[in-house]
Amino acid sequence: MNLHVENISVELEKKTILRDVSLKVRSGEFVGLIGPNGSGKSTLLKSIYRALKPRCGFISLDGADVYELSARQSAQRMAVVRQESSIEFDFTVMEIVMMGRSPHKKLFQSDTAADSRIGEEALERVGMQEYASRSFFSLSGGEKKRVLIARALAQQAEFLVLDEPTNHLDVRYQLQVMNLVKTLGITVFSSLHDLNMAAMYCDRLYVLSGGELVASGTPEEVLEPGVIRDVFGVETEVVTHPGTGKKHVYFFSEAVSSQRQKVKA
Ligand SMILES: Nc1ncnc2c1ncn2[C@@H]1O[C@H](COP(=O)(O)OP(=O)(O)OP(=O)(O)O)[C@@H](O)[C@H]1O
Repeated sequence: MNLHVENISVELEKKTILRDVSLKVRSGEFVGLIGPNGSGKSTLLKSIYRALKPRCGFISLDGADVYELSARQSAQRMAVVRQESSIEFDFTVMEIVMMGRSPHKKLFQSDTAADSRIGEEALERVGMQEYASRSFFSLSGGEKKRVLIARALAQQAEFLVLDEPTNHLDVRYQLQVMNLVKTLGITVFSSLHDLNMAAMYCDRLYVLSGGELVASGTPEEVLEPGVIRDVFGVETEVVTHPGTGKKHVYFFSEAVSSQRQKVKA
């Protein structure tokens, strides 16, 4: 599934939130979206998953305008894990996961044995099978996140949109979720705060700053101290890990940063 975003701009309450944003995610790629708080990452993702219509521009999945698709057609193509869960009523974990099957069924059609198997497998893939009958509201933030990822997996869409998927997760589950997403073999577009996770797992990155795309490329091309300084306003040292060949970003406390700058001067 190929995503094309062409020249979209978004205005909210008379303020420009996204300005002339264009990007591509090619079939099978895992592409990350990074940028500071308030730079417009969630707004861009919302425009893609049709929660917020841009003022102008065009967004397509395999050539089809996402705003021309029915809700069902859209859900068959695209699964979304939002930053905040939108679950308002208490369901069991398995009920939540099985909601992912609804785009594949007719109205009021009950779950088949195959649907249940897909739901169980999705729960297993995020390590939550023991929680199937637990109330969703009783879960911790990280457990909820894993269940919502399982629901997206049960949806079996070919394009996955993730808004900070590792938010709330401890380091083991951050790695588990990123490994899982990487091995799905589907097209993924994900906002990420952790630059080292982005370096480890993403094929390409887009960088948003103040509502505009300011850099793009492989993590090796994008994760440079100059780019990170300009966009995030922090000093870093970026090294290539000798074993993996991946970039690793080291951050410094303000005191160490100013000491380093004095030494350079
Ligand atoms: N409904 C709204 N009305 C007005 N401004 C909004 C609205 N929704 C978001 N914004 C503003 O748009 C800007 C971009 O917000 P957005 O949530 O897209 O940023 P983000 O990059 O995802 O941030 P974070 O990393 O903090 O999640 C922010 O300044 C935010 O205050």
